[in-house]
Amino acid sequence: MLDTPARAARAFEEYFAGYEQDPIQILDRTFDETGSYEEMVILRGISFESHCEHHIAPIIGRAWVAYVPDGRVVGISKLARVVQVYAKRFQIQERMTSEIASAVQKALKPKGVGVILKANHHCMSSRGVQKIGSDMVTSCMLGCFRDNPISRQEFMAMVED
Ligand SMILES: Nc1nc2c(ncn2[C@@H]2O[C@H](COP(=O)(O)OP(=O)(O)OP(=O)(O)O)[C@@H](O)[C@H]2O)c(=O)[nH]1
Repeated sequence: MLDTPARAARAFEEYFAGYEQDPIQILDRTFDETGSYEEMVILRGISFESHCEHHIAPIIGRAWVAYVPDGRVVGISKLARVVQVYAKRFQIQERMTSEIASAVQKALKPKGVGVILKANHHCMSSRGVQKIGSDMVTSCMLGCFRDNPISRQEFMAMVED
C-alpha cells in the first residue's frame, strides 16, 4: 500500500523549498551604474507556481517586475528569485504582488517599482465555482510608477497578454 501521508509530505517539502529565504538578501548584490543607465529595467513574464493559503491549490502565473534605478541596478536573475521566494509561501495574489514591489523598493531604493501578476487559480477551476480559463491580474505601483502616468504607460505597454 502506498504511504500516502509520507508521499504528500515529501511533495509539499518540494513545493515549498526555499520559502524561508530573505528577499532583501537576494537583492543585496547591486552594481553602481550612476550616470550610465537611468531608464526603466523590466524583467517580463517570470513564471511562478504558488499555492493559495485557503485551499492549498496551485496558483500558476507570470510576473512582470520593473524599476527605474537611482544609481544602483541589480543582477537581473535576482528579480526572478524574489518572485520565486514569495511564490514558495502560501499566498493570496494581492499580497504577493505588493510584497515583491516592497522588497525591490526597500533593497534598491529606486525611483519607482512596478509589479504585475497574472495567474490562474486552481481553487476556482478544479474545485469550487469550477471556471476554467480566467486569469487574475494584480498590480502594485510605487514611486514614479504611481505618480507619473508616462512611466506607468511605458511599463504597461511592455506587459504583453
Ligand atoms: N542587470 C543585469 N544583470 C545581468 C546582466 N547580465 C547578467 N546579469 C546578472 O548578473 C548577476 C550576476 O550575479 P552573480 O551573483 O555573480 O551570479 P549568480 O550568483 O550566478 O546569480 P544567479 O544567476 O542568480 O545564480 C546575475 O543576477 C545575472 O542574472 C545584465 O545585462 N544586466
